[in-house]
Amino acid sequence: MPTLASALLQGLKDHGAREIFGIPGDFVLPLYKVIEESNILPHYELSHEPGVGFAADAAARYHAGLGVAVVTYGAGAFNTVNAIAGAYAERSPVVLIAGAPGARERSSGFMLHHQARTVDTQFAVLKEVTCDQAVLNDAATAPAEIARVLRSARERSLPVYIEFPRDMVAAPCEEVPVLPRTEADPDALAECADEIVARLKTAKSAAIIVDIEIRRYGVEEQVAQLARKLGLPVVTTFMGRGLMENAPDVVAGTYLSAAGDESINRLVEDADALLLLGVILSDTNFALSQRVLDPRHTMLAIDREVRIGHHVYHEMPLEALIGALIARAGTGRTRKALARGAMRYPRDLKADDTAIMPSDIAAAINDLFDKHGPMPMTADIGDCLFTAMEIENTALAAPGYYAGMGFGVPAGIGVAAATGRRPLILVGDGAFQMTGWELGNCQRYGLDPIVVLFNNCSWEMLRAFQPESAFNNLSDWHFADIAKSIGGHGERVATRRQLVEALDAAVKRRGKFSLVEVMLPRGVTSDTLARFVSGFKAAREKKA
Ligand SMILES: Cc1ncc(Cc2csc(CCOP(=O)(O)OP(=O)(O)O)c2C)c(N)n1
Ligand SMILES: [Mg+2]
Repeated sequence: MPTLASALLQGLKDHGAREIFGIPGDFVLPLYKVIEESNILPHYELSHEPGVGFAADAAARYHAGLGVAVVTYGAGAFNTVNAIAGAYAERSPVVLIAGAPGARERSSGFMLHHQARTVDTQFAVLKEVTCDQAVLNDAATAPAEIARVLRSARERSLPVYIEFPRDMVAAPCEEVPVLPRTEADPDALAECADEIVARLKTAKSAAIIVDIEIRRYGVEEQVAQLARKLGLPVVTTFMGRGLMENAPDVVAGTYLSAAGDESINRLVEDADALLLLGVILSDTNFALSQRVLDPRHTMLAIDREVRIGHHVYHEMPLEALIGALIARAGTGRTRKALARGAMRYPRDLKADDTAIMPSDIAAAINDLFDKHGPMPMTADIGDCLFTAMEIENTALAAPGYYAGMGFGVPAGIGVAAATGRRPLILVGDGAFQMTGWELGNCQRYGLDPIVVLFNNCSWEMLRAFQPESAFNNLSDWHFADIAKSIGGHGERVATRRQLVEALDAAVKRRGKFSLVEVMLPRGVTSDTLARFVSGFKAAREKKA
């Protein structure tokens, strides 16, 4: 009979987990021993728990499966709260497993180390940023509890929390079952799909907008198939940038409203039927829109619900809905596929001795991908994320909605570990100061990401909104000089020629991370961020 620890690890693997990220502590040492000795899942240790959470989140996004983070009680678990909150906001199915005191310790009468207000404060805090939870304090019920929580993570595509008291690790217990999926009611599904297809077919101008859930449920190819059958263009949201990278024939571009391409804005804002698949109706996705989305023309499928006009279909899994739509799409008049939007991506950067502007970085990366092939990307918050909008539609994991800094580098490590591919990481100097040092862990795992660090010695995104504040001025940390001492290669570049050469050399350099520190002038932003800021200010004046 397995132990509770080995049953949990096998259960994670059976539910789609492929690796574990973590930092041990005395409340998880027994569990961590089983993780290491059982080899059921590979494990990667990082240096600070926010990075553990970001890496597990990015792995979940790229797997379209479960990410797993294992941390110690209290100090470790509370350190993950922001990363798990970001995973919740952006619907990433991370399984957070935290150690906890055993039964005897709980009743010892002592305040325990790492304990906050009460022994259960950890559970109370993490309950707020997860969709389901279990405390494994009874070996008889634990397998069913774990199965329920892991199914919730998969079906809701949201983080879950498992608390593992350290005296339960070796408890004999049954294997963790994989519960049957919660299916849609077939009549409701048929009625919903009929209604959507009828609306799309009778509309004068229709489009499909996609966001992160189509990646989380692994249905990007099906969405492309649906768009082709219906002859409709697909537009991604800001948050959904990089989705359907393999379907350039149907993806017209990214809807950035006032900050974006006018031909894309017309597709969305002039439509009398919009099918939103997996779209988060957030300020970062729609706040700058010239028009509020009209519910009479909008059909929104997210979080297992479909909202059409003012009525809602419940328990409607996205993959089942898209299958039902595809089955109906080909029967009626199909619209000629709309030519792709006029999205122009900067290319052919002149490798001369002029200073580098943020949008030059996008051109240099587009040229690099044309020459060496695309790389999976992660980006942090800051102008690097807006610059990423100017890079040809490539797989991208970034906190585009939650907008928390520190994600970029640990997420890149998570992608490298999860996919075995080499990521390109975009990060600003402010965000690098937070979690960029996790690069020091690449050497122990032989990972060799390429990091493009936007060094404007500034919190430039804040300055763009509040230019009068001197607190946005950061000092120059000379990051490239530090790269070697933490196991990588660093190069500082200040001209476009140096940038092109450094990127080329980085692609050829394997076995260690390459940090390309790009010096940028303060007060200058990418074209996209400049448009976003002016659009934001215009929208704010309009509302004032
Ligand atoms: C965890 C957290 N704390 C503060 C903030 C608030 C913020 C949003 S953008 C920004 C400046 C980013 O500076 P960086 O140098 O990385 O990039 P750039 O603007 O291109 O110069 C801050 C401080 C957020 N979003 N998350
Ligand atoms: Mg900066």
